[in-house]
Amino acid sequence: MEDAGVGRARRGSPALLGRVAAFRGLPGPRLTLLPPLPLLLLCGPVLGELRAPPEKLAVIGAGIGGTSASYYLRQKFGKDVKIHVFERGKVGGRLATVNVEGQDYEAGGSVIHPLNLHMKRFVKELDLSTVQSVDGLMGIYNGEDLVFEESSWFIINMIKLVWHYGFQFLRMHMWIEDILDKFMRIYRYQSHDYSFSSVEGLLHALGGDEFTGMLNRTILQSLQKAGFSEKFLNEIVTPAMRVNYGQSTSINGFVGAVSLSGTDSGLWSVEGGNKRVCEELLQFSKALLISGSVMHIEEKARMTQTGGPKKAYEVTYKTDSGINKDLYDIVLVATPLNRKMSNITFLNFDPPIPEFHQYYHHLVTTFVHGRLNASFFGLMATDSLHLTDILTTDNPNLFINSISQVSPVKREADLQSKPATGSAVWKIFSSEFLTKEQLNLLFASHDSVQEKEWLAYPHYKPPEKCPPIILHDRIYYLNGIEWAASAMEMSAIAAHNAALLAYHRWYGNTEMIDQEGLYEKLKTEL
Ligand SMILES: Cc1cc2nc3c(=O)[nH]c(=O)nc-3n(C[C@H](O)[C@H](O)[C@H](O)COP(=O)(O)OP(=O)(O)OC[C@H]3O[C@@H](n4cnc5c(N)ncnc54)[C@H](O)[C@@H]3O)c2cc1C
Ligand SMILES: CC(C)=CCC/C(C)=C/CC/C(C)=C/CSC[C@H](N)C(=O)O
Repeated sequence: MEDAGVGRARRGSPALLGRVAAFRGLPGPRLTLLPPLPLLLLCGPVLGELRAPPEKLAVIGAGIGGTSASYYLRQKFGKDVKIHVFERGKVGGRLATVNVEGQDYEAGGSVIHPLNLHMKRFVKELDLSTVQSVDGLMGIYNGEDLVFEESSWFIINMIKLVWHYGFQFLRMHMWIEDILDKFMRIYRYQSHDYSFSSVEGLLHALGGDEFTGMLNRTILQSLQKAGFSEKFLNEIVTPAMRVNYGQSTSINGFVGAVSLSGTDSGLWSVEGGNKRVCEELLQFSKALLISGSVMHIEEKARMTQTGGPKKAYEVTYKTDSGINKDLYDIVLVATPLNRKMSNITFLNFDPPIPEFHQYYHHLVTTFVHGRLNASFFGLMATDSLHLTDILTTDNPNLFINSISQVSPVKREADLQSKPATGSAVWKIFSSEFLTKEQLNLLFASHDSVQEKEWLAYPHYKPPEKCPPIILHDRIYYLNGIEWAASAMEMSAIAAHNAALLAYHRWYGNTEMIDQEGLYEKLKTEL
């Protein structure tokens, strides 16, 4: 990420691993060259393709998955195809801000990893500015005491870390680095236009049986097998799972690794809010946004101009002005398919498209402007609390997952210079709404309180079977990838994959789907 035009903000997540990278004298996360942008963004399919291009494509959902899908569909299918994006709520979906005393703060997806190359490409292409996360000071609270507190002195911190956990931080860093190295192969595959027809197939192409196996084990089992101590798992790994996914170390190993990579340094976000990426992607891809809720999808035969029958999908949707229908050649579903989150039915398909009863985790984000109560965290009431992020261990008596000081999404209002001990805006993750009594316990004093409720991400319970990508001949589902791991970049990867898959299946390019041995094949093609 270039430094020019980059602001800094408190992010509400501790850079546990980043500090270790610095300790090792490592440069932190590597910057891998993004493959050159395809030059054919607005061109049609290449010569020699016999089948006529599709006329109209539908994308359901204008979160990061749906909007990046419309970007990649435009890139692949060319300038003439009509792309309609349906959205029943706000563009951005789970990328959303809340307003606290006149400033906007990230309430959903907030931090982006420096090696998330799709997100990086988008901000560059869309000419958006980025904000670097400021590494604050992290503490771990077990419900009685702070079992670990960071110091602002680098050397003291390192001594503390080694004293408490030996060299396990270093080993953890190397473990994550190895997984990220393999994960990065997706960018090369996608830049060469390769696609996958299942999430498991995609993961296997990246890291073989090791990656698919991670879906069947908990992160706890993976790390225990790798020899990490109980203390390290309880005091470091568990809090990282709680702050990022609101769950315990019983989540699958792959999402666990993604969660740990979310404690790296160098995280960033988009100035003005991450949802800006979605808004701009929609414009850039010249898609038509339809503000309405898709109710059902049905396969229909329609007549072409030459008189022959052609199969299409009829999408029925509800807008403020009533119920409408339209026909599409290809449909991409970019929202979790369950009753609570999208409520889309597939009518008269034979065999029927299965219903997904997958449980999404309930999470509440509470924003409070106030001053923390040191005594709640086991300190003297008069002690000054210098921490900016307090994570928690697995204790049933605890009513919060984490509490972190945050900055507004607009750079000019950055609170960086404000001391952590004073009044600040704090973001709390909890599984339920906090009561007045609980807020009074957490804060010595506070004024405004804003809350937002989410069905945030899958409730992970390995062994995990990801839902299919191909729901029907030309209906594709993006959000199955969330069952491997839910993150902005994962949705963008799924979107690029679905656009490539839809394109290759439309034109019959079977050699571009589920190719075996891609890593070896592309290693020699520089
Ligand atoms: C609190 C929280 C914190 C997070 N933090 C991070 C983070 O720091 N970093 C990170 O990378 N990820 C984070 N995530 C995860 C990330 O936000 C999601 O993985 C990602 O935004 C999912 O995007 P999506 O487009 O796939 O789905 P969504 O954003 O859910 O988009 C789906 C869209 O479809 C619309 N829709 C649903 N049904 C219909 C219908 N019938 N008709 C029309 N429209 C419909 C919805 O309104 C929605 O806008 C976080 C998530 C939450 C909730
Ligand atoms: C997909 C890869 C390789 C990396 C993504 C790493 C990443 C940014 C993980 C974070 C995932 C997540 C769901 C975080 C939620 S909370 C984030 C933050 N702590 C906050 O306070 O909002």
